[in-house]
Amino acid sequence: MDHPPTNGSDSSSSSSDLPYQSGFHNHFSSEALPGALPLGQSNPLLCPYGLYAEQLSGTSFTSPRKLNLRTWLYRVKPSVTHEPFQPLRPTHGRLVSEFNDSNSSTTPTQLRWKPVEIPETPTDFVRGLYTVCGAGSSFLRHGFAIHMYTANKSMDDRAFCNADGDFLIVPQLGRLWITTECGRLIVSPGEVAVLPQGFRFAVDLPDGPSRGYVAEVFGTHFQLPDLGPIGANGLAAPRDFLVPTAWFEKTTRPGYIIIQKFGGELFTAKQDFSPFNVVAWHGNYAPYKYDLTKFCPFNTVLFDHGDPSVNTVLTAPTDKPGVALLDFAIFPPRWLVAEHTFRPPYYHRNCMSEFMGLIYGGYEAKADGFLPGGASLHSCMTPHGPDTKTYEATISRGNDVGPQKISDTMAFMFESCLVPRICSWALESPFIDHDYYQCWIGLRSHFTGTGADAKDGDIQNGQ
Ligand SMILES: O=C(O)Cc1cc(O)ccc1O
Ligand SMILES: [Fe+2]
Repeated sequence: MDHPPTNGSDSSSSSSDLPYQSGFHNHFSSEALPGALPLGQSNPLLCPYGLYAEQLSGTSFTSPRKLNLRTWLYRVKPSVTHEPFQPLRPTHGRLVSEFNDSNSSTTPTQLRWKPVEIPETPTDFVRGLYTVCGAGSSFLRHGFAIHMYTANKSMDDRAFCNADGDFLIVPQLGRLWITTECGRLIVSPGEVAVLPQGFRFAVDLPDGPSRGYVAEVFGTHFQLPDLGPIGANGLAAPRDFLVPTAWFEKTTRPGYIIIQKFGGELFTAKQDFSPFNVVAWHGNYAPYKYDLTKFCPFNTVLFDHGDPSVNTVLTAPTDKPGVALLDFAIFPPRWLVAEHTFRPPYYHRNCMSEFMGLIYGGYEAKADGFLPGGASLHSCMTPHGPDTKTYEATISRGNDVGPQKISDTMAFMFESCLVPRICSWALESPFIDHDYYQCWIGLRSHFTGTGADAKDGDIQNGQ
């Protein structure tokens, strides 16, 4: 898309007319038929309307209360009613959930990809999903994977279930109509959706061609970041997270397929009904979406460039305070006002690894080559920063620039403390930009000193 989505003023109706509930990890409850939610208990002998009660646990039973996530689903038939799981045929082969030297390799090189083209052959969300990089293991419940997808077809009579981790989906092209066991979400480019581990969901494409990014985290869940000295308000507000309301469909569906991602492999199981047969539910474990234009950015108002952590929308923590398994940070439209300051992102090397994508517009550190739908990876301690054109343009403007607004842009970063390995198909992709390094090669020395080195190198060469 070439323009940002409108920032709907009413969080319950932005970009669609579906009804949502609002809040982050609230204890929600919703019923599609009056009286379908059992009262006073979760697991009655007989549920209203003859429904089955089924609990979906997102954390161990004994996780501390403030982290404990679970939901009770009241459904026409329980999820267990299916034929045995079989490996998916033909195999998928491009999803990884345990990164090792048989499926991925490592490089400190700066990597960048052009936007991948939408396939011409019929490809749904699951077939079009492929892992770019990641680290750790879904089996050991510690790690992450970054995937991208291109798709052109809805998932007919098939639902996906990820046993490995949570998906944070960032659509870049085309809306996603996501049907989940808790109800439906319409997710436009500029919005993101989280499909927590274990939820069954199906992705339909109302606009056809579709492309986007997915961050998957193993062994933890996304949270809102602490706000520290920012105070009680700012960044992503809990009330702007939208959770579906209960919705169920005609339940008899012979030949329905559940595709289960389990240890990075896909398995299928047949059943004779739709998994979207939940008439009521209550709990704090649910899929949700968030409109990135609602993010309230904070920034420096006098001098210097703040660290990008101030733009964190969601964080998947490790056990170490302040060290993220995966942070999701954005670079939204905002005013730059810092005085006598190099305003674009600084040159740096980071002990964390940074994967970036662009949803629309341009990115402040790259004048060329980083395109909507493209991606870049700067791994642990790999130097990076603005390209030569951005540096020269910024310096040539001098110190007297007034406030500048960065508009019509939405870039994002997945940042992890784990060092990613890169899948072979991503390294061998025709969309990889072999000339990426060239964007910095032209950075000249502006050194004006007359120290020991002044005679050789740059100055002697007249640079
Ligand atoms: O590398 C990047 O472009 C992301 C980034 C942005 C920023 O404003 C400061 C640090 C940083 O890593
Ligand atoms: Fe960076």
